[in-house]
Amino acid sequence: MSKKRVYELARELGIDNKELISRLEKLGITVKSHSGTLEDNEVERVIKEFHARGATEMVEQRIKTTVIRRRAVHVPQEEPVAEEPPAEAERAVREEVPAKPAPPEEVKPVEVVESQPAVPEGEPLPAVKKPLPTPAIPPKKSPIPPTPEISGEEKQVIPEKMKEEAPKEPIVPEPGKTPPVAKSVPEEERAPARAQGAEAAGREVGRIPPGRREGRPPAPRAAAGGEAPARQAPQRGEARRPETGAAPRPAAPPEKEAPKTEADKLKKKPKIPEEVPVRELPPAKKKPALKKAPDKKDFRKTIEEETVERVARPGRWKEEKKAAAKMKKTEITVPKAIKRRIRIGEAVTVGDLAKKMGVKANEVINKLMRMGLMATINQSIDFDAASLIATEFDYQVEPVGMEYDESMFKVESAAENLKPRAPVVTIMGHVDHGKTSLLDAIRKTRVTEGEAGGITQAIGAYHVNLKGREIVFLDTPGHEAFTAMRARGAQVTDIVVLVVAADDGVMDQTVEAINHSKVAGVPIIVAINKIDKPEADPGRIKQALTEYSLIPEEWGGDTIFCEVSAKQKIGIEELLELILLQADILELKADPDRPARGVVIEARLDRGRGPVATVLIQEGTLHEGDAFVSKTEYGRVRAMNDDQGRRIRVAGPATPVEVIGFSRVPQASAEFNAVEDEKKARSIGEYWLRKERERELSATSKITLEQLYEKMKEGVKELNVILRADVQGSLEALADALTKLSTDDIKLKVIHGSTGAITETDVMLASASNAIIIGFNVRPDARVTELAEAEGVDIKLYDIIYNVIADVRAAMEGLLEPEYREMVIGRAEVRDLFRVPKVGTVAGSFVTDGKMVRKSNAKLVRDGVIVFDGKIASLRRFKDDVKEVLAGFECGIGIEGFNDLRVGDLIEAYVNEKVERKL
Ligand SMILES: Nc1nc2c(ncn2[C@@H]2O[C@H](COP(=O)(O)OP(=O)(O)OP(=O)(O)O)[C@@H](O)[C@H]2O)c(=O)[nH]1
Repeated sequence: MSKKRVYELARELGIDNKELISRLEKLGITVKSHSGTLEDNEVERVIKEFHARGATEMVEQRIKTTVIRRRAVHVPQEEPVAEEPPAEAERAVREEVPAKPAPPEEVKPVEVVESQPAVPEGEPLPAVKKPLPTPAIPPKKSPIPPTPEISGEEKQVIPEKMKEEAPKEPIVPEPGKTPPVAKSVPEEERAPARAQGAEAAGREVGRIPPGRREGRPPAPRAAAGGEAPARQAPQRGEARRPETGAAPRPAAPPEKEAPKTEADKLKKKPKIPEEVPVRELPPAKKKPALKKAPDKKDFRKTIEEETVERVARPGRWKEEKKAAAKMKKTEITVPKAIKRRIRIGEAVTVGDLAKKMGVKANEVINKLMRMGLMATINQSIDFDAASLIATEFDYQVEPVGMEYDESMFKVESAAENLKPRAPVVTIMGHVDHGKTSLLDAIRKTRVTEGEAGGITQAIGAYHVNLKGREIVFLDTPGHEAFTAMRARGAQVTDIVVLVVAADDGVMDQTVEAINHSKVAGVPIIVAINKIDKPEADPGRIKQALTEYSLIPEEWGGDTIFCEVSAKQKIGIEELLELILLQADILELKADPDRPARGVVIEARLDRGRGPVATVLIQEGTLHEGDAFVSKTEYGRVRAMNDDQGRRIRVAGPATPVEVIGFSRVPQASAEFNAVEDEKKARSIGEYWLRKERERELSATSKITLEQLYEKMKEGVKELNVILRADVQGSLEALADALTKLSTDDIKLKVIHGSTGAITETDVMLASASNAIIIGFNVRPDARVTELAEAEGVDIKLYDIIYNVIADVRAAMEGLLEPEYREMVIGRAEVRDLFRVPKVGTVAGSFVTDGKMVRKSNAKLVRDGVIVFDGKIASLRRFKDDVKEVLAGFECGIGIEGFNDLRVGDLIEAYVNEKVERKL
């Protein structure tokens, strides 16, 4: 090739010589003037450089207020592509119907190199005409090599295809673009073009993604991310747009899929135009809309419609979006609105309630304060109050008792399963009328008759046998026991034998016993005792009892009367027969074939055998090995003894048995139930324990909140005591004795008492209620002692009741305010008066008895009336101040704040003496 002159090349390139020379200089080619010569390779370099630089000048044109068309223009090149108008037309179409065929055509114009180039005399560069080599893409697009050729004719074809596939591929427009671009942009030019393109795209992309994300967030990005690396970097800006459509199958290798279908081809094609340096990015808003449609075949139609709708009525779409956002929010808040449930018992502490709701205790306390209740974290609140508070925190409260139905043991047996059972009898009557004697007489009679050799056990109940029939006697005479049982809900007695001494008559306790029996609806058999006595007058007794509606049968009534002598064992058998008669009338029956149910008659802690209880089986049959529960206590029947001390393995209805195997000493009169296994027994026991604790807590809080304040106002002091004893008997005796110590000034309150070892719960209760714990024949373990020390709780242990009472009395006395008593220490007579300036009147006095002491209290008595009560301010003997003056001496006495002294007045000196009060 021949050398070329600078001016020749300048002419070829359509620039002036100076510019060419400066460009040459930049390339390191030095020419002296425009007539200088250039080597072939230099010419090539210049052309390349020139083309590269000039090719990507950006031309911006504002089409609308919101739309700027930005074109990368190849400056020197002038390609008279008349596609601009279609571009405008297409765009218009696209604005109306974005998703449909519009896109493909719209894109075409974009590729067109602007017809208003900056360089007027631009010549098409040879390079521009080269087919697009697309080094990076071809390998991938290998199946679609025709891309470059698509240009001319395909422009027509594509829309056709798009009609079929367009909805899937709104991107398609780009393929349309592609061909011209491909032609017009030589490979070498791409890099710079990309740079700018990417920049431009970047700017746009920066805006687009949000739109895109709104439209359909993660998938497209993932797809773009997935594919982009496989392509050339410059493609990214453009590539993303079309690829969003490919999102649904990002994992599939694009190269292989591309050729499969027409739609795929269309999808792939856009990737080639990505290389195009000439870009016209559609308005950001529309992009997401256009991209919406791609590829999700299943939802294509919906998306299309949405897109159309969105573009057509952007306002409404926004509203919908807002609404959708709102709905979303609502969804989030739904769980909050859902009432959460917590279960509490009869009472719960503020701390526990807060914990159950997962809020801070302070929040609960604040709520309570706002409701006008001052509470501490350990304060317990009852179920109703807790429900109220919980509602404030969007919680619903359910009673925890639901987990155990108390009526589960009270299932009625079928009538056909009921079998006759022995009657249970309680003997009641006035003091000394012979209850114990009668019980003994009955027992001894039977023992000698049929059960000789048996060792009679005092287990609180025993049975006798008469002509093959049995009668059970509760060995706890007196109506207190009967009443106590009833008070605790235990109704064990079928028949009451009312003992009235024939030589005495109807007394207070006789009447009480009648009333109790009547209230309980238990029939009475009157046993007129001591008929052996000469002064006995059964008729008088019968007469007296008619007043209480106890009328003998012979007098037309229905009360059975029996005359007996416990001492001489007269009429005992007759009495028993009458009892059986009464039992027949009552038709006492029970179902022996069900789990045992009964009542604890008595319980104690046996040193050798542990907790032992006498249980009266009322229904069902108890077997050795049965699991059972008795309120808070539970266990398994390790062994059973009858009232004769003999080991038995089964105990049917109306049988008193001694049961060994309790976890702790049960409460007398507590119900006793056999259950299927120990696990159930434990859970029921725990239920009752929790209930008891709650009851104690609520009792404590009640005292704190209401009663204590009242007490403080009244000035009455209280000593709270928690009692623990080895047996129920001691416990009751102690509680009784201690309660009797209460006076008007100081009250002793047994806030809790039970048998068995001192527990941690006792300590906590004592701590909460400022009580002392008294243990009788029981000891706390190390843990309890430690806790008591930590809580500052006083535990006192005794084994003699007298000592307990003495100590408690002392403790109560310690709580009493000491009394102050006036002790007169001397008297003096006023015999003369002196007026001393600045001091006042001084009484010349004679000490008649005791002594006068300076600073002591003094009363001035005139004619037997106290006229002043003050202090001795000055005391003098002659002119000297003295501390005291004894009887028989004269002295001068000045009274503080009082000058109206008269001759003949009496001055009485006294001191206030502290006197400890005794109960
Ligand atoms: N003569 C005579 N004395 C009797 C008879 N029954 C009881 N006594 C006497 O009456 C007194 C009181 O008898 P208790 O059996 O202790 O009477 P109680 O009702 O159990 O008395 P308390 O346990 O104090 O309520 C005793 O001295 C008995 O010896 C009887 O049938 N005839």
